[in-house]
Amino acid sequence: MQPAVIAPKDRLIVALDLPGVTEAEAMIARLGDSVSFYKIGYQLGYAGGLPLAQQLAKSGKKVFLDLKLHDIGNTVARGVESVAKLGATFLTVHAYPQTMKAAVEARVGSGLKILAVTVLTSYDDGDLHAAGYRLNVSDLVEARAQQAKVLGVDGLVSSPEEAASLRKIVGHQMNLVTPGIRPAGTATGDQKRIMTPARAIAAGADYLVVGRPVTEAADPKAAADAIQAEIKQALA
Ligand SMILES: O=c1ccn([C@@H]2O[C@H](COP(=O)(O)O)[C@@H](O)[C@H]2O)c(=O)[nH]1
Repeated sequence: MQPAVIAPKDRLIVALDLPGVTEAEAMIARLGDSVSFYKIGYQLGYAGGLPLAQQLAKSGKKVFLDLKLHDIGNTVARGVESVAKLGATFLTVHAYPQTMKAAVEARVGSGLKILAVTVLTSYDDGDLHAAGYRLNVSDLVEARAQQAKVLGVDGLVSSPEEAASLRKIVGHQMNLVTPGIRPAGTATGDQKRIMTPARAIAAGADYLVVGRPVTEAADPKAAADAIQAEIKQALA
C-alpha cells in the first residue's frame, strides 16, 4: 500500500491540555494558521472540550479526541457512536482486543478513525514490570500493533522510538501517531520515550503530538512554527 498523502502542516497535532474553553480558545487564536490539527484529552474534554471539538471541526480544523476509551465492548461501541457525531478525525482507545474490535465495528460508516494506544510514552520497561507485565516496552508495543492490524484499527499511538519497527509491521495500512516529542532543549517532563520532531519524522511517524513544548512556550506560535519548519525539513 502507498503512503497516504498528508499535508505537512497537518502532521503537527497540538495537545490543548488547558484548564478550560476560554484558555483553549485563546491558545487557538494565538496559534492561528500555524496549527491545523488539535488534540483534546482529559483535562479540556471534562471542562467543555467536546462542544469546542465540534466547533473546531466545523471551522475547518482537524480534531483528535484523545479519550483513551477502555470498557466492556458494548459500552465502548456506544461511546464511539456518540463520538462519531462530533466531527473529529481521530479517537483513541486502549489497545486491548475487545476494546479495539468494538470501536472499529462501531465507527463503520462515519469519518472517524480509531487509534489504539499501544504503551504510554511515559512508561519504560520498569514501569511495565511494576504494572505486572512480563513483556518489555518494545515487545508489548509490537504485540499490540499486530493485534490492532488484524482487527482493522486505523492507526497506532506509540513513542517515535517504536515508529521504525511499527512501520515494518503495519506498512502504510495504519497511521503512526507519536506523542513524546521534544524539540531540542525543551523539558522532558513526565515523558520517558522521546524524540525530536525531525528524528520522529525520519523514523516514520505520520503525526507528531506536541503539548507543553508549544502551549507552555513564551511564544507558542513561534514554537509551533519552529516545529513545522523542522517537520518540513525532515520531509524534504
Ligand atoms: O502514550 C501517550 C498517549 C498520549 N499522550 C498525550 O499526548 C500529549 C503529550 O503532551 P506533552 O505536553 O507534549 O507531553 C498529552 O496530551 C498526553 O495525554 C502521551 O503523551 N503519550
